[in-house]
Parts: sequence; structure tokens; C-alpha cells
Amino acid sequence: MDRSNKPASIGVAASLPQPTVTVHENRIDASLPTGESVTVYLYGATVTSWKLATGEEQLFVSEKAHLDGSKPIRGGIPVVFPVFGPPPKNHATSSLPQHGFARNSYWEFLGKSSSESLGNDTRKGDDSVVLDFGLSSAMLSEQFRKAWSYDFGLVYSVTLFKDSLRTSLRVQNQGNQPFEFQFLMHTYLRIKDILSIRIKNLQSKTYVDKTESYAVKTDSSPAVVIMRETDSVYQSLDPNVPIIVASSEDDNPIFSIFREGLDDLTIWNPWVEKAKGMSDFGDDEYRQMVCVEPGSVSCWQTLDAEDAWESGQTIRSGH
Ligand SMILES: O=P(O)(O)OC[C@H]1O[C@H](O)[C@H](O)[C@@H](O)[C@@H]1O
Repeated sequence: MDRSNKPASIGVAASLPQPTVTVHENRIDASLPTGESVTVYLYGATVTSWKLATGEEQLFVSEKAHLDGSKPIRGGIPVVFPVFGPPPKNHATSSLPQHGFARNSYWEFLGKSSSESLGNDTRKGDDSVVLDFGLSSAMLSEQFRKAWSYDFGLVYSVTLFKDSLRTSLRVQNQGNQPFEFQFLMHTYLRIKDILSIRIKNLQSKTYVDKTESYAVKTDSSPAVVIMRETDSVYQSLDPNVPIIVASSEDDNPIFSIFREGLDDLTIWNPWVEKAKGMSDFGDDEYRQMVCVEPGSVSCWQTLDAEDAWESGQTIRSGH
């Protein structure tokens, strides 16, 4: 019997275009057959570039950023672990630098995997490529190992899709005692002009304003508009509601940020004076970027011996 919805025959997998992954000494480049690409430096497992098929860069990296491992990379997606901001005194992280050690340690490239298109036209090739990076206690510098002597393993996965990028972290406690940590993805989004965007879905949410001595505030405006130095840590957000960076001209989404297991979100822009004081950031570059940073930073995650914890973000470009 002829089936009217008989599926078309599936092409031979070996002949399909595949994602390309190039391993350099200090970074990994990957691209999809459709032209999208991503670059990840081993230093900090920092994603430094995410381009759409049009070649349009989605992430901001300062022209003054250090890419030689002498300093955390100013831009892209630095990984913040196991502490966010200046470590508190009298805590196990107190001897670590600001934002911990993940962004200034060398990670190992663990390999790639890819998933095939689930659409009808499998001839288009693979829909995504996943790059996995690992960092464990044994890989830390002596200084960091001394400052935070827990046994841990991190696997950071970077997945490139056609219109989005997912970054996720799995933290494993490989020791025999619990430890506490914070985690955040310090995403620098590239925008045309800071004055032409607004950030939605934060209405009436409580945040800590780090520019005003950590004052706790609530903003009832329908969207966050950035017109001065901004360093706001939003807390306890509904994980199911994406954060939207929209054009203030036509309200079209420029980026939508989906969070998994990350209830806090920092919004940061250094503005004029702070930009001038940063040696690895151009004086006028604050206009081309906004940091939208999903994290778990308002309290400590406690991870028991041999336990694991996972979380992630997906950034979708455009609609
Ligand atoms: O200069 P960094 O150590 O990279 O930190 C850059 C920024 O990171 C976060 O967004 C913090 O909330 C800010 O307080 C900090 O200034």
C-alpha cells in the first residue's frame, strides 16, 4: 500500500557536510556547514567569538584584551568559579582573586560531538557541534590549589547551533568533603549602541546595586535602560522566563537569554569613568557592549562529596 506521508529517503551520512573543528595550540575554532562559527580559548575556556552565518559577530571582546594568558580575557564569555566578585573574608574562597580561578586557568579540550538535524531535510547536515572543556584540581596552578584545596572536576560545554549558542557547566565534587561555590557566565554581548537597547523581563525584580554600596532596589520600569554605570545583581528570577535584550527603536529582540538552573543575573556596563580606568578596555568601547550574566551568586551552592551540579544558558540571536 502506498503511504501518502511516506518519508523521503535519508541521505548517506558520510556524504553530508559536517561541522569543522580546528584545534590550535591555544584555541579551538568550530563551524557549522551553514557558516556559523565559534572560537574558544583554552585560557579560561573563554568563548571569544560567536558568528552567525552572515559573519556577524555576536560577542564583544575589547581591542585591548590580553589573549596571551597574562590576564583574564576582557570580553567573550569568561567563566566565573568558584566565587563571584571579591571573595568574602572568612570564607574558603577568601584567598582567591576576584571571580575565582576558572577564567585564568588553562583548561583541557576534551573533544567534540555533533548532533544531526531532526528536520526533514537531513541533507543540510548537522545542526550543532558541542565542544567540551575540562578543568580539575590537579590542573590548577600551585597558588590556586593552595588557595582552594578541594578536589573538583569541571566540564564546560559550548554548543553552537544555527541561531544560538549554549554554554553549560557540570561541577563535580571529587573529594570527600563538601564545598561551597558560586558560578556565573560573564557574557559580553556585542550591540550596536548601548543607548539603543533595553533589557526586558526584569520588571519589579529585586536587585543589588553594586554602584550604590550594594543597596537593595526594585525597579518598576517595564525595561532596563542603561544610561550610566550599571552593576546590578538580580536575584531569584523565574528560571523559565528568558531575559530579552531588545532594540529600543522597534522592540525587536536582539538576544534572548534562556537559563537552566541559574536564578541570578548580573547586568554590567562600566560606562565612561570606569572604562577609562581599565587598562584592557578602550575608552569608548562601553557603547558597543552589555554584560548579561546568568549565574548562581546570591548565595553559595553546597556540593556534597561525590555529588554533581549542572546549569547552563542558551543565547539566541534575533527572533
Ligand atoms: O574587571 P573584572 O574583574 O573582569 O570584573 C568586571 C565586572 O564583573 C561583574 O559584572 C561585577 O558585577 C562587576 O562588579 C565587575 O566590575
